[in-house]
Amino acid sequence: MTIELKEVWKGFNDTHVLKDVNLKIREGEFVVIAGENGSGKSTLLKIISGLLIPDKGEVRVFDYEMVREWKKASKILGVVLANERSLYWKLTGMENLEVFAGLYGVKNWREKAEYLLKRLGLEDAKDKLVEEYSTGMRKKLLLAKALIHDPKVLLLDEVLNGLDPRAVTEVISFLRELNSRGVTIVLVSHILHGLPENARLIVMREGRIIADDRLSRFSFDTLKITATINGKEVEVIAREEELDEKLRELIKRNAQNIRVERDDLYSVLRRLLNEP
Ligand SMILES: Nc1ncnc2c1ncn2[C@@H]1O[C@H](COP(=O)(O)OP(=O)(O)OP(=O)(O)O)[C@@H](O)[C@H]1O
Repeated sequence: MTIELKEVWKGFNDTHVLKDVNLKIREGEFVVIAGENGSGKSTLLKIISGLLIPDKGEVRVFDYEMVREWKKASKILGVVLANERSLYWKLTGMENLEVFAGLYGVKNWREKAEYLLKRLGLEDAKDKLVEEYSTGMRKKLLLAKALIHDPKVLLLDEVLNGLDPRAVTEVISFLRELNSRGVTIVLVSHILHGLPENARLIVMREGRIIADDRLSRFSFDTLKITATINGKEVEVIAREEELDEKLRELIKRNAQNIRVERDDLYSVLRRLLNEP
């Protein structure tokens, strides 16, 4: 097993943030972790990467026990944390990669750095200082930094945030390519479009895993129609083929402000959990 968590608990100031989390991830999986703000996604990722120590339970990565054998495990892990600020702003993109390659003792670092910078569309910016980079460029450089030592497992927290739609597509396509070459990917993300259909989606809520299945098994093909009728907000859920009929009904009831949007994971789950 590539990653294994057994009965993991973690709390801050008497509040449980992870509650009895059990998780097994096999080599080569593409795993996406989603869930509402504060549900424990980043804490889970930090525990897997060995940056936080669980209060109870066990974490293993490639059979290394993460508390005792973190140093060995860190060589096979590539990590990007949410809001990570590990880049050197007074160095160029290329110089940053040289520093991190040095930490891992990467031999042919320049060749690797050139490839990663090119693959991530940073080729023209490689000799610019990082302080001159945009947020999206820094995100991409963090990803290049996480990949400089050819890790077997990539742990990524919100790397797609702050990227424009084209960059999101480019980064997802690179992640898919890495995954097809055998890299195990664990990605915390609110963006689910464009991820591989056979990716595994783990949904967290209040420190627990509440759903764990193929992304394609979660149905996002429903539409949400909102409208105002006699001053009251109404919400109607419809399948694509029912849309015309539902709209006709609403118009007959003198609905105003009619809006149609695609249902997202969070509203699907909220309905399943019978929340208002
Ligand atoms: N170092 C810390 N000290 C105290 N509380 C913390 C700490 N880190 C996280 N928390 C709390 O733990 C809970 C879970 O946080 P976490 O960052 O894991 O959630 P998340 O699902 O990643 O949220 P988001 O989607 O907002 O990034 C939150 O209530 C947060 O305030």
